[in-house]
Amino acid sequence: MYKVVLLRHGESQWNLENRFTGWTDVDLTEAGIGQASGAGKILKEQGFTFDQAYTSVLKRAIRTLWLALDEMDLMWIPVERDWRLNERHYGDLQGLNKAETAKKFGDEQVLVWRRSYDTPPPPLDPGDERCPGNDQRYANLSAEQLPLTECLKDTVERVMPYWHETIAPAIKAGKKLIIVAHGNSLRALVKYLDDVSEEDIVGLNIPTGVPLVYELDENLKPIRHEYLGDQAAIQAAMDAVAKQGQAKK
Ligand SMILES: O=C(O)[C@@H](CO)OP(=O)(O)O
Repeated sequence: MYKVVLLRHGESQWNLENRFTGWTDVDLTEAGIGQASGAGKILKEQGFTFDQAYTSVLKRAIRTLWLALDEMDLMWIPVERDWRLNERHYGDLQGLNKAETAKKFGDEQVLVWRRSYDTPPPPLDPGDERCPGNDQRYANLSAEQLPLTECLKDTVERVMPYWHETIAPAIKAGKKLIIVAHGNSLRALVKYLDDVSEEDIVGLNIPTGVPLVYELDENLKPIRHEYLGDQAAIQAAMDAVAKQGQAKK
């Protein structure tokens, strides 16, 4: 039996401001810093240790990993950062307030943009300075790999090769891993691991800064999973994520 820990970054500044974030490289809030350290603390208390970490190339995830590892006295372990673990690219919605967007376009439309499997948000204009092709960290990506927007299906299609080629072999080699990523890149992974349908993935929301432990069999099929911590608080945090895309009443 293998164990792997998934962790969504702590609260970011744009989580706090309820803005669509995607590939925008915003940092953690004070609360997010506390969540990241708290994640490390509970992992340590429960006897977890790691010998390899994976994260995205976005600082809210990288810093969350640092803080959790620091709490566990594991800052020395190898860390691999890869764009494939980035948040889903939110296209032209990036920067907009989610509740205001719902007021303008309706809760239904925003739910489709946030949670439908295969309808992407409106894309960035190719001349928009926020296009990832203008960012040095994506210099090695091909034109086809650089998104102007993504639906969850697109995110699944870039996360899964990383799982199959890099993460899964490391698990099978007996390495104890932590993966610190984002709400939707982790939804992509959970969809695959638990074989969640396109309909059911709409209702799946991942809270910030809470370790999600998967036990996997020898074929890396999940046996069980659990969030570490106060289950009522975790459920409330998941419900709050779901409501972020509703217009304020
Ligand atoms: O804005 C985003 O990039 C994500 C994660 O914060 O939001 P959502 O939960 O709306 O997909």
